[in-house]
Amino acid sequence: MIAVSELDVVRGGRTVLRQVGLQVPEGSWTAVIGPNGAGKSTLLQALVGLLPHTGRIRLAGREGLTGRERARTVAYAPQNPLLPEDLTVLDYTLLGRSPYIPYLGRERAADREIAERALLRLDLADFAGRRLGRMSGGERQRVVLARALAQQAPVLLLDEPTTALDLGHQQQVLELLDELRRTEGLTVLTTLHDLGTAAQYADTLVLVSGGRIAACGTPAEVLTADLVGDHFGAKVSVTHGADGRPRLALERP
Ligand SMILES: Nc1ncnc2c1ncn2[C@@H]1O[C@H](COP(=O)(O)OP(=O)(O)OP(=O)(O)O)[C@@H](O)[C@H]1O
Repeated sequence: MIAVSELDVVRGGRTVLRQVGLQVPEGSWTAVIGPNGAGKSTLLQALVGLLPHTGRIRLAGREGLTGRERARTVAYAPQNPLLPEDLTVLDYTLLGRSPYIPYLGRERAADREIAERALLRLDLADFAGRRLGRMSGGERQRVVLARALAQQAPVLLLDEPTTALDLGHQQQVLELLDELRRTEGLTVLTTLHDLGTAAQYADTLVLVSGGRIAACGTPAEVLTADLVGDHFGAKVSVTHGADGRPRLALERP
């Protein structure tokens, strides 16, 4: 569903991604992990066409999509979006329907239903009329996810989708993404700082370090004490649950 080869991205005169290659199968969940400044957000921004790059990016088997085609293929939720304070939650969520609304046209009843359903799924139905400037950080993060879901694209690119969420809402969002992947075949690509969460939910982990892909494989293959030590400078112990997925615990150095 996503195929990247020989991707280079230069930011501020510096090559921050170098020769990145990546294959993300349809219906899978891939988590991009790595230390601060490694290039994770840059990778997502390049995939969604927000950054100039060299190399090849194919989405749903196609290269060089127009803006509208890309918006129907990939929904992207950035890590720190700038939100218009005066817009209501419902109107912001409806922006996810823009790729389907004709030029100079208005949204249809079906678009409103899709937006309202996305709000319901993210526990935001009671906030529909509230202005974004009057929402908490976690509520705003859920509204951004609601807009991405309302876009009904087959690929979701989510940059740290749960950082501002309390534990219950983190679990709700992660389970929702997993359900969408399993039942509707959505392809999910997220960056995740929480390695424990990445280990629990993703099929594949891509470890980005210093602008390169340092490791790629199942959570058990990538989350070894050695790799975590080498790339994050953290001392961890790793055990494995009955499902074979790794469980990490920080150890005092
Ligand atoms: N607008 C920018 N202009 C120049 N350099 C940038 C810009 N944004 C990011 N960078 C640099 O690009 C590199 C990769 O940044 P990026 O945001 O992709 O890292 P990240 O892995 O997502 O980090 P974090 O875990 O801290 O979110 C960093 O060295 C960063 O300083």
